[in-house]
This record gives sequence, C-alpha cells and structure tokens, in this order.
Amino acid sequence: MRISRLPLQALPAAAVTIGSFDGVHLGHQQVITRLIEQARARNLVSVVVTFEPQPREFLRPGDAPARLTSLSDKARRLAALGVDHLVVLPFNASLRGLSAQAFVEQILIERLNTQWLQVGDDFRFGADRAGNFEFLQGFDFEVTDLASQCVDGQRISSTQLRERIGQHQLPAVQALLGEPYTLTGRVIYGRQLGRTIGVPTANLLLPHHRLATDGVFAVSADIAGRVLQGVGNLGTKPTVGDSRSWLEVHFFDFDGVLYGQRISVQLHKRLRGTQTFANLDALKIQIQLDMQAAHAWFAQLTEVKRTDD
Ligand SMILES: Cc1cc2nc3c(=O)[nH]c(=O)nc-3n(C[C@H](O)[C@H](O)[C@H](O)COP(=O)(O)O)c2cc1C
Ligand SMILES: Nc1ncnc2c1ncn2[C@@H]1O[C@H](COP(=O)(O)OP(=O)(O)O)[C@@H](O)[C@H]1O
Repeated sequence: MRISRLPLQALPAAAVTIGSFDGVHLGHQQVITRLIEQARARNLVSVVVTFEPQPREFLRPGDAPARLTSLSDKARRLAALGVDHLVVLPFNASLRGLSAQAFVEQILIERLNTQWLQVGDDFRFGADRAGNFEFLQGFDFEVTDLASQCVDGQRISSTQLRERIGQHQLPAVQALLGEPYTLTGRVIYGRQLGRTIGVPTANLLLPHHRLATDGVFAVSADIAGRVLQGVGNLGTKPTVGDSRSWLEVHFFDFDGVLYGQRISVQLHKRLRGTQTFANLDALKIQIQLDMQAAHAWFAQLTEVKRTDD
C-alpha cells in the first residue's frame, strides 16, 4: 500500500472512500472491502482518504475523543485489507475553511481523479459540514452510500469501541475489531532502568493523542514469526516522573535486542491501573506479581481452548 499526502499530480482513475476510520472496526472493514471489490471490478485504484490529526482533534483539541488507532495502526490494518493507496490529508485551518464544492473539485476530482466514491450514510464534509450524500450526487462520478453495520441491533461505531475499551471489555472490543486491540510503535532507548531491576522492557513511545485506556495488561506480540507473551504498562510512568504516553513491555522467555524494531503489541487482559510507587524496589515487587497474574491468565486461556477442542 502506498501512503502519501495529497498527490501533486492527478492519480490514475480511482475508487475512493473518505473518513477517520478510527479503530478500523468491522463497520469500517465492510466499507473498505466493498471499495476494493468495486475498484477491482472497474479497473480503478482503491484509495482511502483520511485526516491527520482527525478533524475533531484539530477543531476541539481540549475535548477531542481519545484515539483508538494511531496513523501507523490505521495504515497497518488498511494495508492488510488490500487498499492500494492511503492519502493522509493534514487537517489544518485551510482544509477546515475549504467549501464542500472546492473539496470535491480540488481534491476529489483534480488530484484523486475520483470515478467512484463511497461514503457512510452519515457522512458530512466541507466547511460547516455542508457537504453530504445528496450534494455529492451533483458531480461527474458515481457515488454510493452504505448503511452502518450493526451487531445485536447496535451500530458499530468508534464511540461504542471507546466506551468498551474504557470499561476494559477487551473480548467485546476484539469481537468488534476482528483482532485484539493492538498498538504499534518503534522500540526506543529508555533510561535502561528495566534491566537493573531484572525486568527489561521494550519502550514504545506513543503519539501524543489521548489514549482510550491505560494500565497494566497481559500482552502478546509477534516478533520475527514467534508469538511472545508478556506484561506491559500502557500510559505514563509516574514512579519515575514521566508523564508522556508509553507502552512498556516485558516479554516472557525472551532475551534479545528489539531496539529500532517496529512492533505491534496486542492487549488481552487488563490486570490493574498504573500506580505511583515509593521506589523502584516496590515497583519491582509489583511487576513480579503482574507477571504471575499474566502467566495465570494465559494458562487459563490455554485451558479453555483445550476444553473447547
Ligand atoms: C508490567 C509492568 C507494570 C508497570 N507498572 C508501573 C506502574 O504501575 N507505575 C509506574 O510508574 N511504572 C510502572 N512500570 C514501569 C515503567 O513502565 C518502566 O518500565 C520503568 O519505569 C523503567 O523505565 P525505563 O524503561 O525507562 O528504564 C511498569 C512496567 C511493567 C513492565
Ligand atoms: N524479555 C525482554 N522483554 C523486553 N525487552 C527485552 C527483553 N530482553 C531483552 N530486551 C531488550 O532490552 C531492552 C530493554 O532494556 P531496559 O533495561 O528496560 O532498557 P530501556 O530503558 O532502554 O528500555 C529492550 O528494548 C530490548 O531490546
């Protein structure tokens, strides 16, 4: 999948869909699958247009909703679905001020060469959200809308996912996403304190969006084809006075170098909230308990699977 900002030259003829796609949940996946089918049937390039930051993060920075997927996780999931090209539009003052008419002419037609466009049934765009499905029908491309997908009569939405993640309902979240809730990042150097307390942790510095959850989790990751289980702290590190957002993971039965690698960490079970400890020794004792709890959780999972078979 190609990832770019708005191309300066017109793309080859494209089938396009536009949205924030936060979470890339089953509803989003239905939209994307249909986009790809239609692109193939019409010999068009499949293009997803998204915004970074998301419009609400730019418009209401103080109270924008927490972010479910960073751009990097969004891209990973869209690529896996088979999208040809992800166009990331920087949402800024000039994009905000663009009228619906100018958005269609300058972006959809001139740059993206849109032949077929698919939008959700509640899609609004352009200054003051004046553009909608009816408006889009007045142009020289085909436009279709798609009704929201429901599970148990409830519309699948990023809002519903945010609520469930906030309530630590990770199995329900996994069912709505089609995969465990996953965070991706590059492993960077920390203060190298982890190894001094016998718990080396791979540090992923996360983008500074508000996180949908935090705390200590049983986690897993696929590292070079081997699935590693472990335990991770998502959020700040109050004990060492660090208020940035991190995902710090200690993997069981692993002793290798991860610095510089981009890894995707799956969150399976929330074990507790992040706490402030009096010192690193107290933290170390708690981490040993967290490791036991995570081991126990993975063991009962294996037990449940064995009973199912
Ligand atoms: C399972 C686990 C749980 C943790 N829980 C907390 C916590 O509750 N509070 C905290 O301040 N740090 C917690 N940490 C520690 C920090 O995330 C970090 O690993 C530690 O401060 C060492 O930092 P360093 O990687 O920069 O050396 C936890 C780490 C792990 C692996
Ligand atoms: N079991 C393990 N889990 C996580 N990282 C490990 C493990 N074993 C070795 N490492 C390596 O050690 C590094 C973490 O060591 P640590 O002392 O916590 O230093 P830092 O503060 O730089 O993260 C990881 O980035 C990884 O390269």
